[in-house]
Amino acid sequence: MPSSSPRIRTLHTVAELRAQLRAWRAGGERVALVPTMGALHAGHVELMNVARTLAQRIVVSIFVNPTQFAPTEDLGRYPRTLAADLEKAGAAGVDIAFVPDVAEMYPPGFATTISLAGPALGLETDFRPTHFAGVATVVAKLILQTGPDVALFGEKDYQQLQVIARMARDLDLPVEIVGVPTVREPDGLALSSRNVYLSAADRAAAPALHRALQGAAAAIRAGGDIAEAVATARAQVSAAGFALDYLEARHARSLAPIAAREEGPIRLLVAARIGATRLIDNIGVD
Ligand SMILES: Nc1ncnc2c1ncn2[C@@H]1O[C@H](COP(=O)(O)OP(=O)(O)OP(=O)(O)O)[C@@H](O)[C@H]1O
Ligand SMILES: CC(C)(CO)[C@@H](O)C(=O)[O-]
Ligand code: BAL
Repeated sequence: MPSSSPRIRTLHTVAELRAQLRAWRAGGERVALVPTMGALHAGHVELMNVARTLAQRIVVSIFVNPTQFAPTEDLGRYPRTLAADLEKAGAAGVDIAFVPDVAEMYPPGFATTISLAGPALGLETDFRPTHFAGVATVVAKLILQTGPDVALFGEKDYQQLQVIARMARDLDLPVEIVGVPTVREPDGLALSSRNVYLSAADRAAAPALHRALQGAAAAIRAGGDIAEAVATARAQVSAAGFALDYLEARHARSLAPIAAREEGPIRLLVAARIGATRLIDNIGVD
């Protein structure tokens, strides 16, 4: 296997990106955008594989977006592996890696932030109150900079996916938002760039998160009480050594809380901390 794809180009400025995109569009080619923060793993590669089925050209952005991190969070130690990322993206058939620096995305005087409600309410927002405003603003910028036909996001970050889909509809962004199912380790742990933070003991305990969700989903599917299933899963996550931020059942699309059993699919979502690592996961019930 070649050590890198001859095709991938790394661009650092919006002007270069737009020039390339104009050329592709003039040739009638469909373009897919895969936004990432780098430290690429098989979950990201799956987004690229799906992108290849939807478009002729793929742009992957690699940008550790400072505005979605709170001052107390891990911006400074977030894994940065650009050389390996370019190898993986090239091997996955990506045409362009867009790797802007912070000043390119947030020039002096930058003063605009997208304000969110709906699916952004609760869950992550209760623990990361400014997070989705940062995500939505940078994703809107990336979509406007690239002008893709389709943009792909992982279901691993399920609330993020719903927030972005809602934003694209609300702001009439001319792009199709596509969600890609979560890629997991054989023991069920969702792949995540932050898994590198896990100690060996924490890594051994981590699959309990997915197991607890699976158990709750099975109980609800079998007709069990949602609140009871959620309570059992919370206890299982805590017993595995996690400090729980939340574990909730929500309506899958709106992410509205579930007061009583209603029509439509349900999603179970969890965030919990083990050691120095905060993990999230989710599962569909129906
Ligand atoms: N296991 C996975 N399966 C499918 N998609 C994934 C997976 N992990 C990440 N993604 C998606 O890849 C895109 C980029 O995510 P990001 O670069 O933040 O990686 P990450 O692994 O989610 O990192 P983090 O540890 O910060 O959550 C997002 O749309 C995210 O949902
Ligand atoms: C969508 C995203 C690339 C925006 O910075 C980020 O939140 C992520 O990697 O999931
Ligand atoms: N994958 C989500 C990005 C974040 O947690 O900041």
